[in-house]
Amino acid sequence: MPVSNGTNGSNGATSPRPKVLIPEKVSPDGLALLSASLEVHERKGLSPEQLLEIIPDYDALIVRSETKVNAQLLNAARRLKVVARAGVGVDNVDVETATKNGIVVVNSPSGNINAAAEHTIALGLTVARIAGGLGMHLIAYDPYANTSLAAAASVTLLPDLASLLTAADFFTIHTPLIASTKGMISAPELATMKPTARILNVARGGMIDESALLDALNAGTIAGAGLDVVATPHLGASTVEAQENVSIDVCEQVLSILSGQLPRSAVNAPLILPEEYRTLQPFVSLVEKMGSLYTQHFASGARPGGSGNFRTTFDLTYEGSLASLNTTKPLFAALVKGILAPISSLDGVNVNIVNAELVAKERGILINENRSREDVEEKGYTSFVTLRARTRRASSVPSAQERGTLNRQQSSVQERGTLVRQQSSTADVRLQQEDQVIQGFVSGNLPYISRLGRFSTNISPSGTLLICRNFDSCGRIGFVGSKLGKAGVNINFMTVAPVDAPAAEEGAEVERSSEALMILGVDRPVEDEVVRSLIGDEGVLEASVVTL
Ligand SMILES: NC(=O)c1ccc[n+]([C@@H]2O[C@H](COP(=O)([O-])OP(=O)(O)OC[C@H]3O[C@@H](n4cnc5c(N)ncnc54)[C@H](O)[C@@H]3O)[C@@H](O)[C@H]2O)c1
Ligand SMILES: O=C(O)[C@H](O)COP(=O)(O)O
Repeated sequence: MPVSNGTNGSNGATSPRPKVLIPEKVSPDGLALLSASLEVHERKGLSPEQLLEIIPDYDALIVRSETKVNAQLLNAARRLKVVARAGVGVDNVDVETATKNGIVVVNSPSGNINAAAEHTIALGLTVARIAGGLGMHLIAYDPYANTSLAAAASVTLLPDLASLLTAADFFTIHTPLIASTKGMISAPELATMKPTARILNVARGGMIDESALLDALNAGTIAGAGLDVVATPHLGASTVEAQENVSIDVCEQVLSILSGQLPRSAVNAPLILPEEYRTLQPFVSLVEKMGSLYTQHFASGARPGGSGNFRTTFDLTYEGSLASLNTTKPLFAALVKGILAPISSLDGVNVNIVNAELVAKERGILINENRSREDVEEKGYTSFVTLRARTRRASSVPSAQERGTLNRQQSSVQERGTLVRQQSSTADVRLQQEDQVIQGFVSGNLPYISRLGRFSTNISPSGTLLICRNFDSCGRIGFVGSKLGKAGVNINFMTVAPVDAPAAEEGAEVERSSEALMILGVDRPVEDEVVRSLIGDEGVLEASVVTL
């Protein structure tokens, strides 16, 4: 699931239904959609301190422009999956911190814009009449505007703000309040405007330096101004229709996110088409399990290819229909989550499409996504995913920060891992250099693993698995079975994975090609002591326990 971890809370809390907090006046039309599946708490008039105190309980927060959703609030919001802004501007939300914490920020980009536009005209009407009515010639400056859309709306785009300022008779601002627009109209800009010009702002305070504007008005260097918030209360969006629109828009998105679906207007997540998302969904689960299997099986400190060798460079290759999708961000996120979840608390942060790239970067993990054109039909499935963990290239020396992160990750693996090996040998050294490969596919919406290391298999990655590498000779299965039986571990299923034919061709020595993997589904985690007792001449070469 890309945007939510689907749980109702990390503190073992009681509510079976996710909780949503609405500390401002939001139209009941949208809120009515929530009450069937969520606990809806409307709490107007909270102080920032009160909000901070109660926010850890909530899964969703719906605000307008008054609530300051700052870093302190977001960092305290341990369960929060979504901040929904019932309106357009998100300048009251610290989107960067939300992104870091994997919290989706959604808004309603068009729910109230008609009302705001009408309000602009209402404010400007008097001055517009004085200037001779509304038959205006429209000119604009917008560095990101689509020129053909502008032409279709009969708007002439000018190359810079300076040209617009000198040419405009009525100047109206419709930008978001962001670093590049803050104070964009101050004394120097006002000084270039016509003395007959009027300035309108129904967007946000902050874009115009209001004291410079007052000076210009008093000095008569511009003729007039109409400002929402100053001339009128902040009511550009306050029509019944606009409030219904934005409320329904964001409440629908809150429901989507809390049920693991994608929002349609996320400010900090990629836009993914619903049909693409449907194709991706079963692979999200597969790739997360592949990542988790990688860490638990391969990246143990006690195993050849493991100790001091938690790999951080991965190739993720998509074959078949997956290869033609526009975005595979949910798969990237699932891999980061899968790799890290077994070895890190992630400080309670949910890894998802919002923050996966940041989390990977912070931990020095590099994932190359590749799309293969190879025809997979002959393999009997429409899509395959291959995860390949590579050794670091000699040239890519980890930074001090990365080394710190890796050391912590490795020691964490050593503490938790139950992977054990029999003895060190030259074959071990070779294993340390080899790519570690996991391949999987989806059938009937369920994930399967078809290759693990050099071995070919067909297992469902779920529950607890004991994975043993052994010489493919008599007595090994009986040996393991009897040790587990004595330890009271029940075996649900068992399968033997032979060396994968292409892997053998890749040059495995004769000795190693006579090995196999014995994979047992067991009913409980196997104690380290029991795992160690499986290793030996009569038993297996190495063993790992993974829980998926
Ligand atoms: N008063 C109200 O009740 C009310 C209602 C709705 C929207 N708003 C506010 O109005 C503003 C615009 O809303 P919108 O829906 O039109 O947003 P929008 O995102 O559709 O349009 C913003 C435009 O600003 C342009 N832009 C960004 N940086 C710029 C820059 N440095 N110089 C010039 N142009 C730049 C963008 O390219 C974009 O076209 C927002 O601040 C929003 O919060 C206020
Ligand atoms: O950005 C917006 O949508 C408007 O400024 C409306 O803000 P409000 O919902 O707080 O009135």
